[in-house]
Amino acid sequence: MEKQISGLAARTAALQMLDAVLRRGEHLDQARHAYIKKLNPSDAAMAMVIANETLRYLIDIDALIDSQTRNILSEDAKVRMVLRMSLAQLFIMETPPHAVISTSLALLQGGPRKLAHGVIGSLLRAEAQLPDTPTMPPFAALKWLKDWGPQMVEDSRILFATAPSVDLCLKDAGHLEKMSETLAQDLIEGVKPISLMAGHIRMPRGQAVDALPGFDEGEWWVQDIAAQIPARILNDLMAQKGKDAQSGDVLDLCAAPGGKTMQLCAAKHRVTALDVSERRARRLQQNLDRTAMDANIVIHNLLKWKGAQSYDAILLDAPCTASGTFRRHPDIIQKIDDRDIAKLAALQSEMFAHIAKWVRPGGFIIFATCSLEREEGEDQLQKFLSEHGDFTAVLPDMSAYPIAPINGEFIPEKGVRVLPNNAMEHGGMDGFYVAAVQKNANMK
Ligand SMILES: C[S@@+](CC[C@H](N)C(=O)[O-])C[C@H]1O[C@@H](n2cnc3c(N)ncnc32)[C@H](O)[C@@H]1O
Repeated sequence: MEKQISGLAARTAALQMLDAVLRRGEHLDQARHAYIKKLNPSDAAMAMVIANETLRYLIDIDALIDSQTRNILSEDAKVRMVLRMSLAQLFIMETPPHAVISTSLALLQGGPRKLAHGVIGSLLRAEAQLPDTPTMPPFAALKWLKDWGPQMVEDSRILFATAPSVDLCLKDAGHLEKMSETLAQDLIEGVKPISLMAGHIRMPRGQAVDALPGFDEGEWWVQDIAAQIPARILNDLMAQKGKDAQSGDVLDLCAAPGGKTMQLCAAKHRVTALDVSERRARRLQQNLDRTAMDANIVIHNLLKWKGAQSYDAILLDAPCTASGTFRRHPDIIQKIDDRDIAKLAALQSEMFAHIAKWVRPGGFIIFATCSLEREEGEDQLQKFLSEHGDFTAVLPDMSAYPIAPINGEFIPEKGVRVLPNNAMEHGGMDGFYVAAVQKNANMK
C-alpha cells in the first residue's frame, strides 16, 4: 500500500539519510551512496534536497517542534526525524501540506502518527515560519567568532541559507570570453555568468550542469573558486621560477575526484595523481577522460607508498573536517567537534612531514585543506616550518586572486586564509586554507 503514495520513495531515502547522519554520525556524502542509488534521478534529487534543507535549518526546525510537544522528543526518535523533514518541506521547500502529511504519516506506520499530525497541524494553523537565515550550530559559530570575528560569522549565516552558485574552471583560460558568451546564451535574458579569476566562470544558482555547453567537450569542470586556488598557486609559483619550471614533475596527493589534477594537467605538468580510494580514483579517471587529459593515477595510501620519486612540486589536498564546505554539506558543521579536528589535524601533520623528502631542492609543497579551523591550516604551516629548517614559506604575487588578506597583506609564513565571505557581493566561496613552502636550493 505504501508504494502507492506518490513521493514516498524519496522521503524514505531522506529519512534513512537523516538517521545515518544524526543518529549514527555518518557523513551525508557517504550515506547518500547507500540510500539513493536505487532511486530514479528525480526522486534522488528530491531526497537530497529534503536531507540538505533539513540539516541546514536543523536548529530552527527543532525549536519549532519543541514549541509544540509537552514532553521534549528524544534527539534520535523516529518521530522527530520525520517531523524535521516534514517542516523542511513545508516551510522551506513549500511543498503542499497534503503531500507532506500523507508521506510523513506513511513513514510513521505503527508509530506516533497522531502526535506527528498534531504538531504539523498546529504549526500550519499558527502560520509558523522559519527565519530567513538559519541559526548556525553553536560549536562552529563560537569557534569562528573567536578566530575570524563577528562579520565572518554573520556573513556565513547569510551564506548558509542557500546552496552555493556553480563555479566552473576552464581547461583553457584563454577561452574565457568565448565560453562566457556561449554559456550566457543558455540563460534567461539579463542574467550573465561572471568571472572572478583567470579561467573561472560563476553560473547563476540552480543550473543543471551537465546540460551546459562545453561539458561533453570537456571544456570545463565544476570546481568552487576557492578550491581552484591551491593548484593555481602551484602553477603561479612554477611559472614565476622561470621558463624551465613551467612544466614540471608534479605529484598530486589525495587527488580524487581530480579537480586540482585537471588544473595541473591543463598547465602541462607531468602529473602523478594518488588517492587511497579506488572508487574516487575511478571518478578521477572519468574526469580526465572527459577533459581529454592524462595523468599517472596511483591508488595507494600515501603514508605507505613506496613508489615516490622526487618532484618539482607536490600538492597535498589533505583529508580534513571540510568545515569550509558547510554550504554544500550542511551536516558537517552540525557534527564537528574538537575531537574530530584534533584527529584530522594529527593526520595532516603526519602527511605534510612524510612527503617533505619527495621534493627536489628548489621545489615546492602546496598544503591545502577545505577547512575553516586554524588547527587544520595556520597551525599546520607553523608546525611544519618549526620542524623543517630546510624549507621556507613562499607565495606568488597574490594581486590577481579574488581574496582579501586577513591583516592587510599576504604573509608567506601565515599562508593564505580563504574565508567564505570573500567576494561576498558575488555570493561568497568555500572556506579554504593554502600554504606553500619551498625546499632550499642547496638542500638534498
Ligand atoms: C579533499 S579530498 C581531495 C579532493 C581532490 N584533491 C580534488 O581536488 O578533487 C581528500 C582525498 O584524500 C583521500 N585520502 C584520504 N586519506 C588518504 C591517504 N592516506 N592516502 C591517499 N589519499 C587519501 C581521500 O580518498 C579523498 O579523495
